[in-house]
Amino acid sequence: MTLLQAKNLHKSFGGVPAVNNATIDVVEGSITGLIGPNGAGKTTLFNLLSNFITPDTGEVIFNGQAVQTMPSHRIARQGMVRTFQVAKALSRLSVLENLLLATQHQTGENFFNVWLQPGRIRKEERLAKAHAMEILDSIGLVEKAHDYAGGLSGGQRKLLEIGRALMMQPKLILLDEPAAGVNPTLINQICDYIQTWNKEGVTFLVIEHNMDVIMSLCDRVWVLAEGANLAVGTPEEVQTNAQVLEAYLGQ
Ligand SMILES: Nc1ncnc2c1ncn2[C@@H]1O[C@H](COP(=O)(O)OP(=O)(O)OP(=O)(O)O)[C@@H](O)[C@H]1O
Repeated sequence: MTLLQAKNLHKSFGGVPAVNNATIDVVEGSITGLIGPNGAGKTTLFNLLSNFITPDTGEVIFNGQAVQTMPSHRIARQGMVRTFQVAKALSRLSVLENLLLATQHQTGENFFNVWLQPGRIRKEERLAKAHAMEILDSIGLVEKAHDYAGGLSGGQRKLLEIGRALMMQPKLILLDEPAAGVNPTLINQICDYIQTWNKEGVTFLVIEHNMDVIMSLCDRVWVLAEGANLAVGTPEEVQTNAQVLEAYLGQ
């Protein structure tokens, strides 16, 4: 089944197209790759898929619903979550607090409920904390739960980003460069974790420049160049595609 489908997406900045009539789909249960040379439009496409920016034309359907009709927080609740770099402000919070911040629809978010339903709030907080500790355990960060997020290595920060996405119990994670700035040993570990979560039912769409990561993880890969579709296929197919090679060499 197709979990995410984008058709004929177009987005220009100052008259210059960043995404040019692009089409992409992600099959439920897959690990799908999105690659392309620098400036190909991958990040802009992620922003369009998650409705962070509005396309000039085209549409995005996630799990049978048009995302353009939903604000970003509702898209996350529906199960499409994207990772974000650990921002400076969050570096001064603990690793556990970073995860807890990602939880949603907490009764305690409503001012009056703090007085009206204190028992329920405490229970929700306990459950969220237990869930966060489970996730930290699954990404090898449980010993760091009470350390500042700012003290984590590049690779551990990447894992924390994924951990925050997992807190929302997503169907689909849009993962932005999981291997960027990460040492090779931890890259392999991150790939193993992604495969484990995928087996547990999470679908992934991954932007990545590291072709070894794409080759080892992905079932299918979409290639963008200058905002437009260039190729789609298995990692082996796209790696030997003449047009793809030319687009990369021509950079
Ligand atoms: N907000 C913006 N305003 C103006 N131009 C933009 C904006 N966002 C992206 N662009 C332009 O759109 C094009 C595509 O950029 P985008 O960041 O989506 O590419 P990318 O494939 O993610 O690149 P990289 O691999 O280098 O991260 C680039 O030419 C970029 O300069």
